[in-house]
Amino acid sequence: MLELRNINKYYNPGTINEMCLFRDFNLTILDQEFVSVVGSNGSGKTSMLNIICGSIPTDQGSIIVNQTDITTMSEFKRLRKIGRVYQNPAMGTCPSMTILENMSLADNKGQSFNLRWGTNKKRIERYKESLKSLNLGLEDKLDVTVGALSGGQRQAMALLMATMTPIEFLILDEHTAALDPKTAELIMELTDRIVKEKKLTTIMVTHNLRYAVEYGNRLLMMHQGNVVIDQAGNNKRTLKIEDILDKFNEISIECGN
Ligand SMILES: Nc1ncnc2c1ncn2[C@@H]1O[C@H](COP(=O)(O)OP(=O)(O)OP(=O)(O)O)[C@@H](O)[C@H]1O
Repeated sequence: MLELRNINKYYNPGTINEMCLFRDFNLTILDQEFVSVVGSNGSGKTSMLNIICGSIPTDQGSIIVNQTDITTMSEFKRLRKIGRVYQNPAMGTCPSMTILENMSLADNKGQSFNLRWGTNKKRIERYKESLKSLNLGLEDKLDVTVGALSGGQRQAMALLMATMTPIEFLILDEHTAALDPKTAELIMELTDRIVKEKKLTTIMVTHNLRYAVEYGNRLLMMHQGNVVIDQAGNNKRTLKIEDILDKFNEISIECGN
């Protein structure tokens, strides 16, 4: 379980540009929840992910994972137990290394460098097996550098690599936004399959309202650093895109847009 407790986050504190994004922000995410997060530009979605991953500090409050306070834990340490896939397919993989090297790197995530690194026949077979599950033919391209793959192939690999070792959370930061519609669909289906197979607790930020409604078992909508829609279970299952659009409209009228 992940708990964000009484989080305060200021940007540019003490300057003329000071901005309080989160004021007493609270959120609890249960194990195996697949949470879609939507919201207008600047509503705080990426900042929330960054706070969870330790990429940015908070000014107040605590981050608790399974009763352990990780508020002061470094990003590097947190990422041992968090798989993160970014919007840019270039970010989740190492483009100058081969598919095999990338798989080996992901397989050894969080471990200190030692002689157990490297690959052997058994490992290669295992990597091939998981690459095969992507249905992209990557299992026959182990020696190809990842930089030579298409954006969709790289994002599929990023997803596979992020979930290769046991993780507490999968964080998806608009991970289909840079892909063409058909590839995005493929990556979403793959995401859903991996999340279900591995029973992952997942937080997915997306601007695609259809994906947010269709996938996952909880939906959050954020606005100005607050959660303005939070629906799970049956309420989430019956939620429609129009419901979210209505809320978007309501908010923009309130904001005078
Ligand atoms: N490093 C930063 N320094 C100053 N302000 C920032 C910084 N990062 C984010 N902000 C501000 O915080 C607010 C929330 O930004 P954030 O990127 O978290 O929103 P978002 O919901 O992810 O937006 P988008 O949908 O456009 O990606 C915005 O007003 C943004 O300008």
